[in-house]
Amino acid sequence: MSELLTITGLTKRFGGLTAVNAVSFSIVRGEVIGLLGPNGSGKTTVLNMISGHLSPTGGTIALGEETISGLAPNRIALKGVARTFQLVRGLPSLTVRENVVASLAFGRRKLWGEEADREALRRLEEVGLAGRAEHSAQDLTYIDQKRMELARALAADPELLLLDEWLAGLNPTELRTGIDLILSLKERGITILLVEHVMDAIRAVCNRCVVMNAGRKIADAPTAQALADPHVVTAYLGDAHA
Ligand SMILES: Nc1ncnc2c1ncn2[C@@H]1O[C@H](COP(=O)(O)OP(=O)(O)OP(=O)(O)O)[C@@H](O)[C@H]1O
Repeated sequence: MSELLTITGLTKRFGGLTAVNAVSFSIVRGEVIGLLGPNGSGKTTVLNMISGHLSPTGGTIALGEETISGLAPNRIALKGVARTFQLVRGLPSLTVRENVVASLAFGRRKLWGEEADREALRRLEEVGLAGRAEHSAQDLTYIDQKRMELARALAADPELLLLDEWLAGLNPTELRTGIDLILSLKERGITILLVEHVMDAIRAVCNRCVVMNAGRKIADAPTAQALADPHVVTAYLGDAHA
């Protein structure tokens, strides 16, 4: 087993609030890991530190053998980490294809012109959105915005894909489509860390779950075991997503 991501003692303080408190876990290549926990437990803050959108107050993050904590987001993207955001961050005035072409500029393989267009279409096909490539991004339905966001992340050709509540807000049919899409990425060997509240999706796609509560890691186990852990059940009690 080779670890792709190793997080050690990761800590983030915002003034007096310790949002992430000495969290350690690792991800083996090819795994899909769920990062769970009640609202405000620190999940997105962990994701933001992995992608470089926040600098840790303490601890380290290594991608393979290389320490990436504290690097700028574009440097981390170049090393093979891509992400989606809770709020879709497309460029609404551009077409769907142009949105994906724009994110190719941040990937490990710099592509331009026709080559970039071909690669963008390939990524849009992967997420089932090739038919809307020439539509304006602002005309997309919600699930198609999510698809475009995923195609933009895949365009960076990631080794590690971070999904921040990518399935949130989808109806049951769309959710099935979304889960199948994540499973197809898993089959292709992309390592995925996903922050998610949708339990059906977590059960369907995650090999293992790391669970946080109030900034601390409270469980790290195969999915069924993590979800049945008494500490996890207690942490979720009273939370709207339980
Ligand atoms: N930039 C920031 N400045 C100050 N406090 C922050 C900042 N970002 C997050 N926090 C606080 O850190 C804590 C953890 O937030 P975080 O968004 O990581 O939680 P989460 O587990 O992702 O929650 P949710 O499931 O609601 O998205 C919260 O108390 C939040 O208010």
